[in-house]
Amino acid sequence: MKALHFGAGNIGRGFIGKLLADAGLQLTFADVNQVVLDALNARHSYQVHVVGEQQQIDTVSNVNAVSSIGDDVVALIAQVDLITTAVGPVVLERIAPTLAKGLELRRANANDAPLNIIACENMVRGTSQLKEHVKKALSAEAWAWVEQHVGFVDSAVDRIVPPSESATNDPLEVTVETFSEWIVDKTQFKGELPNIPGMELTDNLMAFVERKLFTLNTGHAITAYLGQLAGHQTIRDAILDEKVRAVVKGAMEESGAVLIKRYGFEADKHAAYIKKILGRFENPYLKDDVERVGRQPLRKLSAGDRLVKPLLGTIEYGLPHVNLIKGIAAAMHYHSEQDPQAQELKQLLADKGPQAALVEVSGLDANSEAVTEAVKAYNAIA
Ligand SMILES: NC(=O)C1=CN([C@@H]2O[C@H](COP(=O)(O)OP(=O)(O)OC[C@H]3O[C@@H](n4cnc5c(N)ncnc54)[C@H](O)[C@@H]3O)[C@@H](O)[C@H]2O)C=CC1
Ligand SMILES: O=P(O)(O)OC[C@H]1O[C@](O)(CO)[C@@H](O)[C@@H]1O
Repeated sequence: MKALHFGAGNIGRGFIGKLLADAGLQLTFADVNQVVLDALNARHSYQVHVVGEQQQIDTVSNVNAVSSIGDDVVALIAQVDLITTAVGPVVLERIAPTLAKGLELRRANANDAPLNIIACENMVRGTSQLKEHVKKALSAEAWAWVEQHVGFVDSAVDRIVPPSESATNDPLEVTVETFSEWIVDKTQFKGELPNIPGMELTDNLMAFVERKLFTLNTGHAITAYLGQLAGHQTIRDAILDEKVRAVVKGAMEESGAVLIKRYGFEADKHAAYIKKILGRFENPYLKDDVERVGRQPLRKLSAGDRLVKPLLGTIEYGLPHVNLIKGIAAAMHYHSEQDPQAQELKQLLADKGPQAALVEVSGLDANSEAVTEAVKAYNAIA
């Protein structure tokens, strides 16, 4: 079985690509980073440091790489059985025209073998969003063929993989936590369901997507934003700060109450899930900067993401949300010289003030209590 993975970054090399290669798939990475492409094609292997309660160094072998721009990647799309991505939410739209070209070629070559495409991004149904971008790039005829032969499979992906700090400056080395979870929607596949150890199949994906988004991502983001305000550099230092931890745990409990109500999760099992995540944030072997985890605050403050989406759930069910509000207020204070979204947020706040800025970014109702509460919390921090 042949696979093509877009994005040979942290999650690409440290999680999804590793699982595919370990399962014996003939794997090619597609990327725009020439240093990474050259290193992969020179060595065809790289090391993954797995750090946590147990530590090991795994070698991923027999991998190739191709530029994601040009004819070679198009030719591969026409041949492979599985395409995965871990490029970041905003890049999905950019790779869609290439995918469309490859699918056109596949059709022209009369390759009717099933192909499945899985976006592995921190997004709610990211593959479905990619599907819409691909559809826009194709004629109606081509799209009808694609709908028959290509499965667009949504997934939830969970493994903390910060940028590696290789002592040898190896551009391929990657450090990952022990925990990993990749859950895919089995109802969306074309052809036989794949058997890839580490890939779990479900027919109830949204429960898993929201469980991960509302817990790991919500908690992580609030740890980052409150951590930065308290002067901490890393997620570990931030979560070991009792004041930060209390709000983070409280926010995960608030979003957890939404999940319990919406999906019927068992309260004690969900409490154990929260506890495990707090332990993952404390991992002493990962140096994960609050700036990385808080990156792109406009995306993280948007209506469908980890802060506002669970807040909307608490409003829907009439549940408490004081800690989620504190997290949103802290996110509005996020700063980073490197991050264009942080600069944009700062400008928006300066131009429009916190109430209008929050409404614009989050889509929340300007007259809602939640906005009033968040602005009050924002001003209290200021
Ligand atoms: N790092 C983590 O712990 C986790 C990340 N994620 C998600 O995985 C996705 C990737 O994140 P990371 O691996 O951390 O980012 P990363 O920045 O390490 O990797 C992204 C890779 O995509 C490549 N890329 C950019 N434009 C491209 C294009 N047009 N074609 C092909 N490749 C392109 C970059 O060169 C880079 O190698 C994001 O959606 C993130 O939210 C999800 C779970 C965990
Ligand atoms: O990758 P994003 O969406 O910017 O957010 C950072 C998040 O991604 C992860 O790295 C993986 O889920 C988390 O550690 C963190 O919550």
